[in-house]
Amino acid sequence: MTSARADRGLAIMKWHGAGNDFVIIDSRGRSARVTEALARGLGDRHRGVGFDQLAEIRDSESADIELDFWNADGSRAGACGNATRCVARFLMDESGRDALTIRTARGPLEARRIAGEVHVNMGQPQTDWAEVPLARAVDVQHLPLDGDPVAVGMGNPHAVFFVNDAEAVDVAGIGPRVEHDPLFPQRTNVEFAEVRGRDEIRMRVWERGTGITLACGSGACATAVAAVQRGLTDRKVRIEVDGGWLALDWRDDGVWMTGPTAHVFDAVLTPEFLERL
Ligand SMILES: N[C@@H](CCC[C@H](N)C(=O)O)C(=O)O
Repeated sequence: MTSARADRGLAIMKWHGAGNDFVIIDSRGRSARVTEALARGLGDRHRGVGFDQLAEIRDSESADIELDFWNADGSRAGACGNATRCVARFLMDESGRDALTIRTARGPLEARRIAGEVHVNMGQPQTDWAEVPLARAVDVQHLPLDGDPVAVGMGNPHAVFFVNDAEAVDVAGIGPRVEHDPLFPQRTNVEFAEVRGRDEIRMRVWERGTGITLACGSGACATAVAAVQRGLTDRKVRIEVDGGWLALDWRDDGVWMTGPTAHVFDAVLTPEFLERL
């Protein structure tokens, strides 16, 4: 692209965390640029770039940055653990700092780099039915649905099913049915968790607004919380997802999560692409 055309384009970065992939747009120093149409267009893996989530970095008055998230269908998400970790690493590499505060829709989240690994405190789980949110007052530990799932909010809603064999679950069949169940007024993310030991879980996920993904950070947090609440694991667990591993530690100050981060490429969207949206 000539520099004149690049000026009219839009710079993006592609990252992933354990195969959960993101487009990141850095809007610091300018007004917000992501719209629902841009999220849907970019999220199209055939005519756009493709991502599980789109994250926009924005200036913040009360934290180092603000971060907003969109799903591939253009809907907004209140939390995205893996993208938060990727953005934290990007900002840490850029600034040389090892500690940051990132404001998201659910409030400020702390990120720390320890021995090269980026850890994010995803906050305390929301365990009240109205906060998840659910449509009516039910026992969040035992939702009135087939499979007896647990509801957990992590700034976004999750329904965690404990199963004997995660590989055998029809994630593409059950996931969208639960996502759209009337019990969840804002739809839900859906996790299938096989407990393999006091410190190990195998998890597969159906993400609200996106579908099957290779990993989900907030889903791993919700799964760890649900497993502790059911007495199935200790508070520190490793969770094997389709794209690798995430490590969770539910401490007094919140659920800390770490895992891999990878910067894939930087690019500039063409004016033609942007005009077609
Ligand atoms: N991949 C994410 C979760 C993204 C948001 C989710 N699909 C929603 O709509 O809540 C993660 O790593 O947490």
